[in-house]
Amino acid sequence: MPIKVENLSKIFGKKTKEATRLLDEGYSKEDILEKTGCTVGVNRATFEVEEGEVFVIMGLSGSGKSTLVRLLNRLIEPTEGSVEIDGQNLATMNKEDLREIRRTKMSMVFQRFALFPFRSVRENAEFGLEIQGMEKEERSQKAEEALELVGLGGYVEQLPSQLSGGMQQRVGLARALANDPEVLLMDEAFSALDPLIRKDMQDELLDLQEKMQKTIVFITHDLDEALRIGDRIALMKDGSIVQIGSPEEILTNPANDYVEKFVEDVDRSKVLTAEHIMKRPETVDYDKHGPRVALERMREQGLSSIFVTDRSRNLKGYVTADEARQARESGIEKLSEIMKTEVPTVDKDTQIQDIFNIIHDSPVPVAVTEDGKLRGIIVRGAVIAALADGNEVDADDA
Ligand SMILES: Nc1ncnc2c1ncn2[C@@H]1O[C@H](COP(=O)(O)OP(=O)(O)OP(=O)(O)O)[C@@H](O)[C@H]1O
Repeated sequence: MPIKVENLSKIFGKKTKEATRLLDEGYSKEDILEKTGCTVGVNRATFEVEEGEVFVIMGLSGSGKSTLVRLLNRLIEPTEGSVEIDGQNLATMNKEDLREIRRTKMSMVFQRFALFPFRSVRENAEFGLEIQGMEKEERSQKAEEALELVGLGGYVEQLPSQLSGGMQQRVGLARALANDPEVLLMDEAFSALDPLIRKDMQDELLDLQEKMQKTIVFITHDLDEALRIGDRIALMKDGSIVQIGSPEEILTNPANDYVEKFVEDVDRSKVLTAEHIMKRPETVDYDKHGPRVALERMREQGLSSIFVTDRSRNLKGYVTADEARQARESGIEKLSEIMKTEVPTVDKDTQIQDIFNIIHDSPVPVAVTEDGKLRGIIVRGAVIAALADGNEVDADDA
């Protein structure tokens, strides 16, 4: 279910008209508070979240994330603007329809889940279905399915106090999933967890999402978390969205100084992947070409080695210029006789740090393959440049 947000604003306080006017005139959030007593919660947010997307809203404390996410399910009334869920405008919906949509189409997961201490894990996961008035048997079954999904299948009879913090948070997630909502709103859902468990939960959410393909809006103040799980990220400052983009766009192409400062300390080696620094490979054909063609191509391109593929671009190996030259001199005509088949290979999602470790003692560039087919090559200079400053480098210049 896609979400479409247009010009959405929330100004807290009484003199919202005056505050809006000052906002339009370019006054800052602080000035507006001083002059009108109003707080700018969200300022004219416009974006769309696609079905199946993980859309992260990120920003420092007070930047407006929670207000924005509560505007999405109208727990907060907007001062201006519109939210459309699956083409339906939330603002014009009556209370009953709104309640219905919150119950069945959108679920919210919070940082600290209010689990009922004297109810079992299953009963806790059933809660949303219970208030919908679903029969006991049906809701138990749905709750158990959701608990199974989050890896708590064996704990349904336990009490929350018998679970770790991470497991309790999974119960919260299961409660949201039991509703089988199309939209999941997750407000700092993993922020209370310690770092290792948090990372597990992030991985798990991504795994789940691969199967579920929900529309997820995920709020976090943690940049690493945003970069890890977001398909796209909206970065907020003082109520305004300052940039929306994929993690790579935010890192490599910050919209302004604020974003640049924000992402300054990110460990890019963990975010940028093979896909970002690979270039188009020069190859020779295993079945068609011999050492002569290989040597010519290497000379033309100034290469000291070249990859060999078959007609379907399956990677077979590589030959070096020295060996191709020797082969020519000794009359060898087949690449198979001189080709080396041990090729350093990564896939497109391999992190740069890992590529660095491989390329470090490799005599040839690293091959990037997908299902055995050669998609690109990575040269050492590109890895070093990316590690050095994170800017997307043209591998040719590196
Ligand atoms: N009910 C309210 N009344 C008045 N001001 C509010 C209200 N709720 C939020 N605000 C103000 O709106 C701004 C945005 O707050 P919000 O809670 O959305 O930020 P946030 O990014 O979620 O912060 P945090 O990460 O600390 O939760 C803040 O300046 C906050 O003080």
